[in-house]
Amino acid sequence: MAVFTAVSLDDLHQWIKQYPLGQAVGLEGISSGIDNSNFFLNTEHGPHSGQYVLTIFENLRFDQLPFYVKLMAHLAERGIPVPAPVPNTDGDLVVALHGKPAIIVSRLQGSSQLDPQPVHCAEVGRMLARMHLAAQDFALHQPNLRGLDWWVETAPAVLPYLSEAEAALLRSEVAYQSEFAAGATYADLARGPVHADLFRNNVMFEGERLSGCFDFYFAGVDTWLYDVAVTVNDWCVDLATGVLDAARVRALLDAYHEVRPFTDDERAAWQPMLRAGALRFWLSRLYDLHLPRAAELLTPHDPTHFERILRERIACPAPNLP
Ligand SMILES: Nc1ncnc2c1ncn2[C@@H]1O[C@H](COP(=O)(O)OP(=O)(O)OP(=O)(O)O)[C@@H](O)[C@H]1O
Ligand SMILES: N[C@@H](CCO)C(=O)O
Repeated sequence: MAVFTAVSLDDLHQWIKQYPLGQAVGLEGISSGIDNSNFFLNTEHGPHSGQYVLTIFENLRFDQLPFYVKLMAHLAERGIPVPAPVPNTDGDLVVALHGKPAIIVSRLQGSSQLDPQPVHCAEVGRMLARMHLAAQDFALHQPNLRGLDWWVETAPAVLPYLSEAEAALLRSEVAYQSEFAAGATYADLARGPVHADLFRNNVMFEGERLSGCFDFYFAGVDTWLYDVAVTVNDWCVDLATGVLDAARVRALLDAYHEVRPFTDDERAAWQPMLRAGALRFWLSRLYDLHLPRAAELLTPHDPTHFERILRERIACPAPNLP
């Protein structure tokens, strides 16, 4: 059960008066999710037909939230289907509830598509390109906190837990990515705010139509191509082997390219970037498994899935960018 802070309708009676939503009339804990406490919240009125999600942040502090929450607001205002944060009557998007930071956002309709077909991948590619363009003029800046600096700093902490073969792969891949990131091709890549965690479980579909995406809490400024690589590594793989499915890759990349054409520098950087996207999640999963934070709440994800993907990307070139 992923509700770590208990909340009742009674608790909300006074608290919700700071919002232009009327009284809370329904509150139901959401069982998935491992970082935060989430609730479906129904209110008497409000711009989203009274249908909201209340999130209480279990690990992020107030000062860590503006980049993520304002980015969601920025994207929602530009028509990207992301949860729109609701301001209270003082204009604040993040407020305290039971002493922790909390937000109310619009509820997205639909459900996850965990067995995506090319048609779903095309929707994801199109939306990702629209999101990159819409975020270009976002005023706040925060680097990708799970980027190269974090890999270099974190790899030594997990090395003692690895087999010889795993440790050799991790060391050589961090070295490879450091060299790649120091090169001229990398420096010329387009960049801006990126989602950086656009996995299947963070996107909603109604039938074949993408109805929204959420979980912006790993967002940061990085190359757009990195975001594409992270997305392809999840949406277009065979989960058992990590092998890419060419039809899904084509669908996602072609749809992205139609909205925001890839550049020659991006074509040159594509294969290393897919490896970067695999390394990031292998390392974060290793870190969560072997060095769990005191406040870590549920079972970590399996690191070997991304080790397999990384080995596969090194051994076998992916379909090229259009
Ligand atoms: N705006 C929203 N509209 C509809 N459903 C939502 C919304 N936000 C979150 N959810 C639901 O809540 C669940 C948990 O949300 P989320 O993934 O953001 O939680 P989390 O604790 O940050 O999880 P994790 O870190 O595992 O991704 C989602 O799987 C989704 O079903
Ligand atoms: N998408 C991440 C979890 C953090 O949201 C993973 O699969 O490791």
